[in-house]
Amino acid sequence: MNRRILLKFGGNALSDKDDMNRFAQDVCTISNAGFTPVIVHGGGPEISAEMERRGMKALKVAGLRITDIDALHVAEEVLKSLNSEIVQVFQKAGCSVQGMSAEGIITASKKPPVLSDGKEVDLGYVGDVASVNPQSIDSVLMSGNIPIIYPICSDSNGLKLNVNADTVASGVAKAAGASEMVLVTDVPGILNDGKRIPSLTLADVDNLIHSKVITGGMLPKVEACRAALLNGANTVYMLNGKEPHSLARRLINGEDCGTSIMVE
Ligand SMILES: Nc1ncnc2c1ncn2[C@@H]1O[C@H](COP(=O)(O)OP(=O)(O)O)[C@@H](O)[C@H]1O
Ligand SMILES: CC(=O)N[C@@H](CCC(=O)OP(=O)(O)O)C(=O)O
Repeated sequence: MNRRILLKFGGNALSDKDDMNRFAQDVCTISNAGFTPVIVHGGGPEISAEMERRGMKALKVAGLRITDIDALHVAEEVLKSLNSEIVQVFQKAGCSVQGMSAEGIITASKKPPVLSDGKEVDLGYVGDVASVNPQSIDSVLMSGNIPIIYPICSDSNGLKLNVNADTVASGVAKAAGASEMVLVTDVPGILNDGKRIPSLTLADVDNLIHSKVITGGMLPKVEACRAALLNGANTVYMLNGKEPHSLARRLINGEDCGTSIMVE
């Protein structure tokens, strides 16, 4: 077995050091079991905290940050520094890893304005995935390292753009040819009335968006799941990074935790 798997974790999921260490151990475990992980991380809460520390307003619309040029600089600085810290955690856990940005893997394009309460909002320096290039991921994997990627991208003119880490995860999953994608977050899965939904189809996801059960930060997540599934992944999972060893329990033991999403 040599299954490429895209693992993405958000800033909230692993803010606790013990959660982060356990996740790194799980990544080693699944690598030894024959998975080939590719990792994308976020850092939304850390970016917001740093913006507020500098007296800037941290605003999100439909789970996406309104990013002016100053916010873009803060996002890049914070994500780069988090990336170095995360690389060290994985090295201590015994994984061979290489930190990098998503530039060179994803070419982004400026995201068109989004609708919020019936009004069009321009998000500024925010991008969507326009195209992907597998070469740099392949070469990191061939050298025996696990890529650990932060979600700053650039467009075809080299202009940097802030892309939501879930969106980057789906683009990197496509570039890597991943057969599965796991989004690790801080809730037990997709919830309805506080109850975990064990599995969903894309049609179910549409209904939950329509009925406003899925909102905020969960919106870019489910859209990333849709993109990954339509670009070749068989299954995507949403797991809680705060449940110890949820990754290994789900992937190795086949335990029923989190939410799995399939095309139908
Ligand atoms: N139906 C839902 N089920 C679970 N979480 C939801 C749902 N709708 C909105 N959310 C929100 O989405 C959040 C996860 O998104 P986000 O905070 O951006 O996570 P991350 O930092 O891991 O990317 C949850 O903490 C929750 O507040
Ligand atoms: C455009 C946009 O929303 N970019 C995100 C990038 C980081 C991210 O997505 O982090 P999480 O996975 O922790 O949410 C941001 O600025 O917060």
